[in-house]
Amino acid sequence: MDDETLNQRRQQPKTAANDEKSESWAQLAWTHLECVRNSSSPPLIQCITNLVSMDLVANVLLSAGASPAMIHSIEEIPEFTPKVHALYINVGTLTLAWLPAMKKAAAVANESKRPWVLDPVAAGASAFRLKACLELLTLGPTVVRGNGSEILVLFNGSANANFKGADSMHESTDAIEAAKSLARTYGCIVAVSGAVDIVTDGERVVGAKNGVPMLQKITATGCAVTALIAAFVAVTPSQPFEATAAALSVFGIAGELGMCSAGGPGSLRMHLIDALHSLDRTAVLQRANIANVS
Ligand SMILES: Nc1ncnc2c1ncn2[C@@H]1O[C@H](COP(=O)(O)OP(=O)(O)OP(=O)(O)O)[C@@H](O)[C@H]1O
Ligand SMILES: Cc1ncsc1CCO
Ligand SMILES: [Mg+2]
Repeated sequence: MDDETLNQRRQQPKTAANDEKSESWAQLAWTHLECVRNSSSPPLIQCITNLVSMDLVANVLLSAGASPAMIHSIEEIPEFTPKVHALYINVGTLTLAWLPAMKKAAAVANESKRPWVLDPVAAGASAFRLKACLELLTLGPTVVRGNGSEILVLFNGSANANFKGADSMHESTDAIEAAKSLARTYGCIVAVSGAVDIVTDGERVVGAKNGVPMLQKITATGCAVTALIAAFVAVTPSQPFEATAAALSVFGIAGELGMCSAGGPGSLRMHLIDALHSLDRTAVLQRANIANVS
């Protein structure tokens, strides 16, 4: 997708590709994937992501039809970030050296009117990490996606002595009110992953019930689905709520299909990528399970 197309999408929220109000959620999920795949040039996603996740994030973006660029040097950001279709920031292996580049990239994305997505990995692991996540939140991400524990810590605003690390100690549904409050406070979409993936803009709440529990046994699947959200938001930047729910559902469907051939987490990782690459309309329309949460 070239810049002209991107700007037209921003100015005209109701395009043929995303006239989603009249479409079912399942159709919407498919439309987003199709839009990523069929863009005139693949949506370019700058990823400042953790060292564990880089390979899976890049491969998930490629298999969905997007183009990943793991460019995180602060020297390159003023020149490179304005050219991307979306920015992805993930604090999983945060150090003091990386934080200025993350903030700079967020600021340049804002100036360039590019959507950006934040993954607050293990936000409650330390006071340093939580402060960094809250500072990034104040810069105005388009979407924040975390697991239940991460979203609860951002809402409570204090590091938690019991916080274990990157894995969640909570159900996503424990964090619905926290997610709504964060969405209203920071004016962003908040997604909470889990058995049900929750998405809210502070008013509306939907749940996507796709995926398989074994996705939790592959490191960085959460990081990868946040990257997919960035790719979906890149193609429909005026509709981040819909794009986020669609990405979570599509990733979950790829997990379900991958699980049919997998013998464990190692082969699920491979089959997940294959399934995302070959996902077709019939599978998405049959399997997408997105509904309002009251
Ligand atoms: N119980 C479950 N059943 C089905 N799918 C699940 C379940 N738990 C998580 N998932 C899916 O696994 C993926 C990763 O979600 P998870 O909540 O584990 O992220 P995370 O904790 O941030 O992971 P990481 O930090 O390792 O990247 C999402 O697509 C989510 O929908
Ligand atoms: C295990 C782990 N530790 C820091 S980042 C990461 C990848 C999953 O978030
Ligand atoms: Mg995570």
